[in-house]
Amino acid sequence: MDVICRCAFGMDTDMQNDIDNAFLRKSQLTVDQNPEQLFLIKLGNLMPFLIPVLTYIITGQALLLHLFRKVAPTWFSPQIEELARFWILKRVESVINTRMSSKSNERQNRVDLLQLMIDASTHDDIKDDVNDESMESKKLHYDEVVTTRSDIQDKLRAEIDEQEWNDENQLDYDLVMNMMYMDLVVREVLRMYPIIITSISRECNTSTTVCGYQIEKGSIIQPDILAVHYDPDLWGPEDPNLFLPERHHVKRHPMAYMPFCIGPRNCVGMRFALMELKMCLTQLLRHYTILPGENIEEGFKHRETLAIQPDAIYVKLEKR
Ligand code: HEM
Repeated sequence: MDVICRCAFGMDTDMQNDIDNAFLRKSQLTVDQNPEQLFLIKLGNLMPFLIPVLTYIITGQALLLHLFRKVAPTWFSPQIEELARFWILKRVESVINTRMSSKSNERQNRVDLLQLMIDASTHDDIKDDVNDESMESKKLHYDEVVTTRSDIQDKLRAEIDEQEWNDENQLDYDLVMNMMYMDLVVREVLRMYPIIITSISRECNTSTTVCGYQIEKGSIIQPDILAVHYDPDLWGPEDPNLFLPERHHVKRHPMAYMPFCIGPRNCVGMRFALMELKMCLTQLLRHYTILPGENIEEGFKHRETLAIQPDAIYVKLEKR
């Protein structure tokens, strides 16, 4: 979270050392959707033309609260907390405003994602053409803006230990990205637990027929990522329910694997996320052994809402 806040939003936070950090608390709340909101979000994915109305419903309650708070601050502030999403947005907006108002030479030393997006949205070539509809769409807007398998663990740790660590034992991009077995393991984790499974949709721009199904232009299509990732025809001959990193040695159908989805609007943070995951796992396994904890037989408890969220993972860590 600290890394994302720094790189994506240009904000310095210290959640790692402070579990009561306001950003951490508010971020937790944003992913903790209530069932009504979740229903509205899923509906919006299927019927994008409803998004303005649904947004109005979801934000309506926040605006009402905001209004009440303004009118009678002493009544409402203590009892009702500001909606998490708006709290975070407000802070991001203030960073954006500060950046926008600072002189370009002062901004040049910022190399984070936020600055790249601000630069893209304020680039002169784009600004000059804002009246041109085709160019308008190019402008970026704010709102766009394992049970413990010891064999696998040992193999992974052996690969980590045999790396050429520098004197300070520091991790770097090349080191983690060159670990082949690590790559297979992370791929397999994301095949079995693709994290984002329901909120991906595309609009069909040409009427077509796929496997005998007529799909009309304008239809909304949602891939069933779990069905694709567990399809024996795509992932066999070994049982797709087994965790087998080596299966990624075999060349598969280009659409068989989509944890970050596919196409020009796929996950913009994919490389960043993979690097973070690998760095985190490398550090963890260098210093600890992951062992089954009490209740391990209960498995990996998780909820599948908009993203797969872990509720409980029964493992313990032993210092090496
Ligand atoms: C393992 C971690 C992650 C997974 C599995 C994941 C997965 C996804 C998926 C499936 C999408 C939808 C893409 C589509 O509709 O085609 C997406 C979009 C996106 N992701 Fe990620 N993501 C991850 C981490 C990150 C990180 C770390 C960042 C930012 C640093 C990020 C930023 C974004 C953004 C901005 C979009 C929207 C892209 C667009 O609409 O053009 N993601 N992600």
